[in-house]
Order: sequence, then structure tokens, then C-alpha cells
Amino acid sequence: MKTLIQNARLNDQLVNILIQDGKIAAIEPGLTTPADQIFDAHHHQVIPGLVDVHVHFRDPGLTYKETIATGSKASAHGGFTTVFAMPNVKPVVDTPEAFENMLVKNREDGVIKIKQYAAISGDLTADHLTDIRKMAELGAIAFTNDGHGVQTADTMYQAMQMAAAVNRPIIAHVEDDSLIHGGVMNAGPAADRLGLPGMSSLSESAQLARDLVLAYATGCHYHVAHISTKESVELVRMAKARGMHVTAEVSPHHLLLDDAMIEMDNPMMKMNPPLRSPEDRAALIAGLLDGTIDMVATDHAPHSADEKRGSMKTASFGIVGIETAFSLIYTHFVKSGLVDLDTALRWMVTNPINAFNLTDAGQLRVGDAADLAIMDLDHAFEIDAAEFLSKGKNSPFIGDTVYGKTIATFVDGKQVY
Ligand SMILES: NC(=O)N[C@@H](CC(=O)O)C(=O)O
Ligand SMILES: [Zn+2]
Ligand SMILES: [Zn+2]
Repeated sequence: MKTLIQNARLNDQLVNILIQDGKIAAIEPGLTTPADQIFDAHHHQVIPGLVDVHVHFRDPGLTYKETIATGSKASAHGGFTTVFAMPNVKPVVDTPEAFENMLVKNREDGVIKIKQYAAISGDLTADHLTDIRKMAELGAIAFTNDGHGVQTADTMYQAMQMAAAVNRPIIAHVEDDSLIHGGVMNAGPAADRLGLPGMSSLSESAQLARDLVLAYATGCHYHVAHISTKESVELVRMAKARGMHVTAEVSPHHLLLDDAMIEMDNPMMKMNPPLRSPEDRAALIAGLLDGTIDMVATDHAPHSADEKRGSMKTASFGIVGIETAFSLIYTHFVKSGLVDLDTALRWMVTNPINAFNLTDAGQLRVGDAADLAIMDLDHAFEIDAAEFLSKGKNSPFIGDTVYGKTIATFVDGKQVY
């Protein structure tokens, strides 16, 4: 099977891309060759397929929110060709049997490449570790209790020792429950103004400080999920300066929104970690720009309309992100002149690939898997929930005008959007 993508923009020139048997066979201006399928990119940009190390597909058990089929189609719509799926489904992916079931479902139902995380401890909350060794053998990309912080230092310490032994990262949702105080948004002037219960940002950094001490002692690869506070950025900066194997991701919403923008009690502005202060947001942007934060990850967290209605006091935590991430980052970081497109693609492709040693994700080089997306960078469009392929419509960015619309996405040379 041969596919020829014609008239794609790459490094400010027009190229044709020949795909043969799922791999990129040639990238050349003016290349002509017989092919089974011709795709005209109409001068739009070609980018390597995006990689998101943090998504929730809710399948099995919570499929009214999302399924592997809808989540992976939504990913393709966002230009993503590889995603890492979180284990907080029902049942939780905390046994080798549950893990093997996930592998089968991801393969059968997914239209993109899905790597699977496994839990650190039973049901994401117990003190006993899961069978980390066995699930690593079965192909767990890394271990995480995302959705919950690991409350007991000894549990995290043991998990890190095991993770180091099997050469897999620990992904930390850092949150010390004792500092949450029933909060539904960040504690501070914004929560006071709205009269809503606030959670201390120290909940994140206090546990992160603990974890970094443990990671130093164990030598494991420690990855911080959805980093959100200025203290956390400073801690990661210090750990990296120490030469520790630490990486961090930040979400588009924590880069683009802060609690001062929450004008009223609005469940679309409720997620965990919460939107922090403007100072925190500035520190996240600075940390991303100086390389302290390695990558952008969406934390795509679909919920039903019912779960995101009413007051922030009762609504579910989380927002969708996989279909808006590229447009938001492109519009607010590249189009605005802060960084070039290559830098944004390091945050969304190269750094995730390198941090997690992915070998099957294409990077738009001859010989690589033909994982790529065609993006219209020139025309503004409005983010419209009716166009989401995700079951979740819970986004605070609906109605925003952005650039960077996905025209097509290819995985191993097969058009999936
Ligand atoms: N981010 C969220 O607000 N929610 C996530 C859990 C998580 O990422 O911690 C979810 O599973 O809904
Ligand atoms: Zn989390
Ligand atoms: Zn998450």
C-alpha cells in the first residue's frame, strides 16, 4: 500500500510525502510516483503526530463519559497519534488481568496508538502495591494513581523502588489530602470573592517535595503530572539542577487560565489540580519556556453534561482537552510570536517520545512510522462543542477563536481523521 501526500508545507517549503507499508519512504519537493491513495494537503502544514501522555478514556465502566472508540477518534481529531491512558477506569487497572484486558480493548477499539498506565496501589488508594513487575512485563508504560495522591510516604517509596527495578517511570498526581479542606477551587482571593471553599496550593508542592526526596533515594524516573504551582516549578527546577531523573507535564488550561479569570461559579472551570493564581500561571509559562517543564499534556477528562452542571461545589473535577490542545498552544504560543512551531512540537511530540523512550511513534523522518497530521494554520475558527468527537463537551474554551484546525491525521499511514 502506497500513499502520496501532496503539497504539504514543511519548513516553509512544499513537499510531497510518500508512505509505503505504514512508514515514511520519502519526503521531497515535487516527488511524483504511482500510489494507491493520493491526499492533497492543499498547502497546509504537516506535523508529526502529537503525543499526549495523560488522557482519561473511561472505558470500561464509565462509558457514558467516553469510550476507547470515542476518545481515540477525538484524539485523532486533535492531531494526536499516540496517547497514554490513565488507569482510573472501572475496574481500576490494578491487576495483571485488568491490564491485559485493557491491552486487548485498546487494540480493538482504538484508532490511534494507546499506551496503558497501571495503578501504583490497589484501587488507587490502598497501601498495598500492585504487581508492578508483572504489569511492566506485560507492557505498562509507567505506574500512576492519577486522580489521587499517594498519601503514605512508604507506599510511594516502595513503588519507586519497584519502578526503578523494572525501569519504568512513576507518574505522580501530587496532592496531600490533608491540605484540601473540602476545596473546589484554588484557595485565595478568587475563592473568597466567589464564596467557594478553597484548597491550598501547598497540597501539591508539599507532597512533591516529599516525593523528590524519595525519588532521589531510589533513583527512579519521576514524572510530575499536571504541574500547577510556582513552588512545584521551583522544586522541579532544583531537582533537575541536582541531576535527578525528573520530568514534568503541564496542561493547556493551566497555561492559559488562572483563578482570577473565574468570574462566577462555573463548573467548566473546575478541575484537579484547580486553576491557580496568576503568579502560578506565570511560573508555569516560564518553566515551560526554560525547559523545567518538559511537555504539554491535556489531562483529557470527559464527564457527562449532568456531572458538569450546576455549582462548582457539586460538579465533577475535570475538563476535556484532546481536541483543543494543539489549536490553543499554536494560537497562544506560536501564532502570538512567543515560540516557533518547532518548539511547540518539542512540547507535544519530541519531549514526550524521549522522556518515555517511545520507539513506535513517528517523528516525520524517512523510515519512521507514518504518524502525522495536516493542520490549517492560516484560518481562524471558533471552538464548537458540536464538532467534538469526544462524548465530553466539558471545555471552558468553547466559543474561543483559534488557529490550527486539523485537516487530517494518519497513524501508520492510515487516515484516521
Ligand atoms: N483532572 C481532573 O480533574 N480529573 C481527572 C483525574 C485527575 O487527572 O486527577 C479525572 O479522572 O476526571
Ligand atoms: Zn491527576
Ligand atoms: Zn488525569
